[in-house]
Amino acid sequence: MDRTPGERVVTGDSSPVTDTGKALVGRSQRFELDDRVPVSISVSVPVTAPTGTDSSRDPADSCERRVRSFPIQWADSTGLEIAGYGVAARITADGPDRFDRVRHQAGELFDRLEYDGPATARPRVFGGFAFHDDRTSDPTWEGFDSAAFVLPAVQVVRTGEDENWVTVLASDDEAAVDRLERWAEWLQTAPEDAPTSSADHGPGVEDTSRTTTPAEWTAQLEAALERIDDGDLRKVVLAQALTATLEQSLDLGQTLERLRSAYPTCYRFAIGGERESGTFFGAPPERLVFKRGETVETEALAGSGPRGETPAEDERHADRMLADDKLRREHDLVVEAICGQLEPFVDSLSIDDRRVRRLANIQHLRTPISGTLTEDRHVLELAEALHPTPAVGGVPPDLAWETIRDTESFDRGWYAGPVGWFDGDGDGEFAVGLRSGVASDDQVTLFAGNGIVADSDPEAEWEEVQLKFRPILEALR
Ligand SMILES: C=C(O[C@@H]1C=C(C(=O)O)C=C[C@H]1O)C(=O)O
Repeated sequence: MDRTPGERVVTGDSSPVTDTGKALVGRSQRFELDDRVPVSISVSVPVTAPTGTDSSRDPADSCERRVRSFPIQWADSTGLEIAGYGVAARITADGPDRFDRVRHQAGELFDRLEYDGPATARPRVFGGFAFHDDRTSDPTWEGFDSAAFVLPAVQVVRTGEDENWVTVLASDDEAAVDRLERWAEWLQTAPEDAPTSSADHGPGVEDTSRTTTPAEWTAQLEAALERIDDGDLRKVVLAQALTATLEQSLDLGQTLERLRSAYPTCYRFAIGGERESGTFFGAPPERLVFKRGETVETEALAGSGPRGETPAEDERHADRMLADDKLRREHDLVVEAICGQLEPFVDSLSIDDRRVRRLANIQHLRTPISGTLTEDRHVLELAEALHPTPAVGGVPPDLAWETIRDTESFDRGWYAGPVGWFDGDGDGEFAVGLRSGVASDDQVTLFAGNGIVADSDPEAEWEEVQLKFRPILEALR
């Protein structure tokens, strides 16, 4: 693997490998950006960008390079948007202790990083975990380890208060200052070429193919229902995959903008696999965990129903969902499990009222859950304890896991795994990688699933799964 001088590639069990042995130095600067230009577009247009975007080049090199790879993207419902360019370091891990290994390696990395700037713009690593803990051989997920995080060489942040910051990393102070100047200048001028809103159509879908036919789905559900009737399995989430072949090549910046306009209260993310592999992206509604200082926040999001044609019909569906026995059982299993998973970490837990979360395509039952940590914890410890919640796995977890493995005919890869970021203090946020797809040149493979409990009806479950494909499918059409 060729490496940028100063880049640390940290993989598996190895200690950080450095070319120069130097520390990484981070510098940041505020800049003005026309607020009509979304960050996801302003930094994703294939215009000439300053160096440091290409990990095979010396970031201190002053010649300009085209932006080849799509940057890392993260956005949450507070208006925080982050784009990351280039790789200052990459951390990967496989196997059952992957959370620990990532935490340990990131700790070493952050220890060597000197950052002098505001907390808003602090360096973060971005990435996620596959649903299962072993490495997949499925070609759809080529380039995706079962855990992978990137420390971007350049991080552009737009805060919820519309402040813009750029943070660069380099192997010494002089290089950092020089790079920062070039990036700040470029960011203030380049977005003028950028489109200011999402396109009114996506790349177009030529064809779709499914992993699971309706008949296979019914057979899978019946087998799962038998396991529920016969034994200790109480809930399992079963999923399907659908591959869309595109008419034109995908513009991920525009696709994320389309997802923003349709799902403004959801997360948005995009993260590439290693080298020339695909990009995993999506607009998940579900928070796995947010941790800042001693505060931890999560939620149970489980139990779904359709949107109505009118506000009154919407309300009727919502009322029915709140009163429905099967949905309540399914939802309560998730609340109970999350509380059990968090209890060892917190002094007190607060469970808010159950409510309905209304999205453009679907409604979900939602219960916010928060707590105060008994001692300092890393967000990865909490993510590990919570993943997978029974909103995407099942109850009890080991039987659900086994049922998913035995039943699904495709590899989930990073679908339904934790995706997000963390910083040097172990604060961070992870969404559940839902309403998502993995994009390669001319195709996107989408994933969606639903919780199955006793009384689940295969046909109704099929319909709900189709609703969950819609966010990405519609963004592509
Ligand atoms: C599994 C998915 O969604 C999850 C399952 C839900 C359900 O069973 O009702 C609802 C929200 C999500 O927690 C998905 O979007 O693929």
